[in-house]
Amino acid sequence: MEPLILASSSPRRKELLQLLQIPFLVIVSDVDETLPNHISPEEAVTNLALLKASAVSSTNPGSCVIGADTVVVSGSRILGKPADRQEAKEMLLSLSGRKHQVLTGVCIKNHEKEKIFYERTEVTFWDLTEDQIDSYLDTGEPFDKAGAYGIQGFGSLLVKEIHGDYFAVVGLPVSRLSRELQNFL
Ligand SMILES: Cc1cn([C@H]2C[C@H](O)[C@@H](COP(=O)(O)OP(=O)(O)OP(=O)(O)O)O2)c(=O)[nH]c1=O
Repeated sequence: MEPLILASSSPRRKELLQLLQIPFLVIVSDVDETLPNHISPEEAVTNLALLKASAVSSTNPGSCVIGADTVVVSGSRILGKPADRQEAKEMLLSLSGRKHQVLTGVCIKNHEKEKIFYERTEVTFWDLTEDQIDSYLDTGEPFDKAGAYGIQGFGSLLVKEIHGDYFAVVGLPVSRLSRELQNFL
């Protein structure tokens, strides 16, 4: 079997991929994640997953590379990682008391083919007071996460309901990925 590489700097993705019980290396790509205007969220996560996998695949042509990208979609807005506390607060205020979607795109790629897919999970937040949002921001958790929250951490307390794959919200739909990998290899 080709060596497996996870093209991600995310400790969550590394931990989740370990659930598959296949050996792999982590090699981080340096990809510009700026999204073009008017791109759909589905295109955004699949394009970025492909970009991340391709960057690592080009220097490791004998390997099978996995790239992934997660965004939060609230109404017509695509929320990535907040730039600062102010933006994180705005994101959380906009998610309060509402349903949003989390999209995670995944790309599996080797030198001759690629498989790209995405998972969509619907998440509903409780109504949040400004005080609740401020104390959540104080945990420091929001800043490296799409939509400014982590469902796996203190952010779990913000979530009223979830429909779909929990692990896709955390950053990697492991169960689907395991099946796609079996078909790919
Ligand atoms: C919504 C949500 C996102 N996230 C994380 C998953 C992703 O790591 C991050 C979204 O940013 P991404 O750009 O998808 O990933 P990343 O920059 O962390 O890692 P890399 O590009 O190197 O693979 O948000 C959570 O951990 N929990 C959550 O509940």
